Amino acid sequence: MRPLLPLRLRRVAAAGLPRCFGMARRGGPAWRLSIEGNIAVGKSTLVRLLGKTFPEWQMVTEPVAKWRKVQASSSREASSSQNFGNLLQMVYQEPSRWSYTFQIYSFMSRLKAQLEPLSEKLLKTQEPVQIFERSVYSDRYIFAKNLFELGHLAEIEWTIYRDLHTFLLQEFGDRIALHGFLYLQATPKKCLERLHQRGRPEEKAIQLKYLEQLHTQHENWLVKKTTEVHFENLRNAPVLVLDVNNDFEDDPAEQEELMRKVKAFIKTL
Ligand SMILES: Nc1ncnc2c1ncn2[C@@H]1O[C@H](COP(=O)(O)OP(=O)(O)OP(=O)(O)O)[C@@H](O)[C@H]1O
Ligand SMILES: Nc1nc(=O)c2ncn([C@H]3C[C@H](O)[C@@H](CO)O3)c2[nH]1
Repeated sequence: MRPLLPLRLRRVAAAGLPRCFGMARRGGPAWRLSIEGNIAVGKSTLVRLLGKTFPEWQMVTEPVAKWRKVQASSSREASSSQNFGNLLQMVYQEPSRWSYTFQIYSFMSRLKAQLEPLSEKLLKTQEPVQIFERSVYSDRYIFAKNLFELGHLAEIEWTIYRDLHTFLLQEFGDRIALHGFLYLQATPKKCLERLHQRGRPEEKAIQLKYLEQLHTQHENWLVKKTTEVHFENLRNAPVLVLDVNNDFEDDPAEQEELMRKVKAFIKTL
């Protein structure tokens, strides 16, 4: 589906609408950005820093806890609080068996995240910004694509996944649109170091090779732009590349510089 207006114009149009007007809330007068990057590159760490620096912004984190403890979502079924298992562990242990299930579930949870309404706090701010940790786009153009190329998704599963993905993104249209991406870039080696340092049990067996493959997928999509994407607004979406090889966690000057770059990027949108 073609967007009615380019994102920039739509934002301007929406910003002029009164706050109570439904469309203004939905399509968003807020700037909507997704943080992308390899496993353990530091996305959650950056989200925390952004949250501290800009407390009025809304952060939507990746729902990894839900993937580690899959439960029914309808209230009646959920009340029995039955735990169906740790899907993250299952996909790492037996990727050919569980990749399709994982991608359907992660895609659905990212879709829900991108549909989240603006928080009360955000509604009161002058320059509202929503930050998402990964997106429906990385679900497809990083992870699902990579799993297909590795042979963990069968041709028929990859076809059904893409069909569903394209259909739902077209159906939701502007409601899930993003204005740009913050791409956290570090060497796969650095990511592996951080992954080991974090010590998530499900990720123990991850090899450097897997992080190298995911690194290449990120570079092809967000830097070289050689990945074929299927959504017009995604093709021209602005990308801010942030080199996070340096350990910024305990370095206030480095943190300040990162925050300055993000702020300046938003001003260019
Ligand atoms: N710039 C940094 N310098 C030093 N350590 C860092 C940096 N960024 C993150 N870390 C550390 O690396 C580990 C992974 O970081 P984090 O959990 O933020 O990664 P992530 O990108 O959110 O991971 P995932 O892809 O699994 O969601 C954590 O232990 C964190 O403290
Ligand atoms: N297979 C697969 N598909 C995804 O879309 C996806 N998104 C995140 N992850 C893995 C990376 C971290 O281990 C952990 C937290 O990011 O979850 C994924 N794995």
